[in-house]
Amino acid sequence: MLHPSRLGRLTLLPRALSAMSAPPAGASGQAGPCFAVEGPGSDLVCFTLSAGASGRPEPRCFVPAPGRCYSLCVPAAPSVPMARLHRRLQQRLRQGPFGRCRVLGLLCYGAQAALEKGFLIQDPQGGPETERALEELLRGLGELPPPPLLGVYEAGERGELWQCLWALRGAGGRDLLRRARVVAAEEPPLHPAVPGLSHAAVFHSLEAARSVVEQCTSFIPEATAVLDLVDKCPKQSKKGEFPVIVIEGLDATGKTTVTQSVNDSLNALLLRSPPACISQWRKTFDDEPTLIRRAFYALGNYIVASEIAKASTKSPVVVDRYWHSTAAYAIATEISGKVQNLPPAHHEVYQWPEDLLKPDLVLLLTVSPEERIRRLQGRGLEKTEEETELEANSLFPQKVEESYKRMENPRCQEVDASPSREEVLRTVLYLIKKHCGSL
Ligand SMILES: Nc1ncnc2c1ncn2[C@@H]1O[C@H](COP(=O)(O)OP(=O)(O)O)[C@@H](O)[C@H]1O
Ligand SMILES: Nc1ccn([C@H]2C[C@H](O)[C@@H](COP(=O)(O)OP(=O)(O)O)O2)c(=O)n1
Repeated sequence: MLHPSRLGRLTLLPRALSAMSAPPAGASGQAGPCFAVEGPGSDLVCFTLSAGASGRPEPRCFVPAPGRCYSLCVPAAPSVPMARLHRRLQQRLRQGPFGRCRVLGLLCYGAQAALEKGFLIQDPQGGPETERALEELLRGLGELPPPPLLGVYEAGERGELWQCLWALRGAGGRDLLRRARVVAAEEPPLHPAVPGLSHAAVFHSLEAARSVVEQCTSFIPEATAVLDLVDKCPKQSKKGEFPVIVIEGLDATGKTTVTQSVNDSLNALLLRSPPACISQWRKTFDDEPTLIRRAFYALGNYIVASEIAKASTKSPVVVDRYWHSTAAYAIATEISGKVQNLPPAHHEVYQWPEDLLKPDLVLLLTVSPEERIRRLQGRGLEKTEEETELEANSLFPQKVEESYKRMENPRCQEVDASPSREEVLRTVLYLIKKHCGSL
């Protein structure tokens, strides 16, 4: 049951909503598409469509009064053109006539339908400008298979809410594809983005990540260089006889400090992912959509694997971030809202890729959010105090850390990194000796 106070956080029109049950039946009686609005808060507001005029209340909360509301969705399939289209729409919706609108993430999901990702655009003033600008935006995208449709939400005579779905004609004009009543739906037991994670953000093989980066060579020149480096690496790198220890954790938990001192103590070789040979292209890929960005980091791990293989024949190896970072950040970015929305423990996204060299031990450094704020501020990078606090207290780091903790085979062994540098080092060395034997 959706609680009115939860809806209130998202809304520009707080409204007492009661008795919201889930009636997800479409015109044919089959489960129709469902939608989840990803507000800035931690809850999803879900709705579905009904052809009938049943008396169930609809989640009007997302339509600002006296304004209007629109939606756009594109397939979330692991396709580079679709990922770029989503990014392009996102950028355009921050500009010009959309400045006065509130743009929220929207997921369209359903038993039969493939996941779509898009936007709910709340225009607090209404008026024809926003709708015109959206039509212009869609027409300006050129030939696209399939062109995004425009959802327009409007109130009916009895105050009920309808969604009209329009297909725009290239030359002008538009065709109404569907007019359906908006009715409330329960939040699904599994966050709608979970089933697509393994295809869109968490890569479980070199080939899967490689094929994404390969599709980018025509518009990201650096992609070719990354692929060349990957292709030079031996396939299925094998670990040498020396131990391989990975240090993971959120930003400012002390990874650099620990890896350097462990390195000195063990006379080990220090590596990091992404490796130095591709880190100059990191910014380029960080500016790309998730699909491309995560594929870049995934390939970085395979390059590091070949470095680990070589180095571990000669000395112990310490690695600053590796696959667990790539997966945990990807999961936490893709799954909006609260920590409970993460894929459940033992889900396939938490499993190590079969073709990637496995470390002997993975240590996860954790500190309290307060201590992390102190360390972030002490380091004094470009963020303001307020930004730092916001970042450290948001749900995002909690989701990253929880994802790390759910990783399996190898799992992450947690280390409380709040004590002094010396004490943390002692604990880490103890765990390494315990796990990897005498070094
Ligand atoms: N155990 C510790 N106690 C206090 N400060 C620490 C400790 N470990 C690291 N720091 C400081 O916290 C900041 C972040 O550490 P760093 O090693 O750069 O983290 P990361 O590599 O995980 O981002 C640095 O200024 C570092 O000197
Ligand atoms: N092996 C890796 C390393 C980093 N990443 C991604 C995950 C996050 O989006 C960022 C974190 O990088 P950040 O700059 O905070 O890393 P450092 O703390 O500087 O090591 O990079 C990754 O996906 N895979």
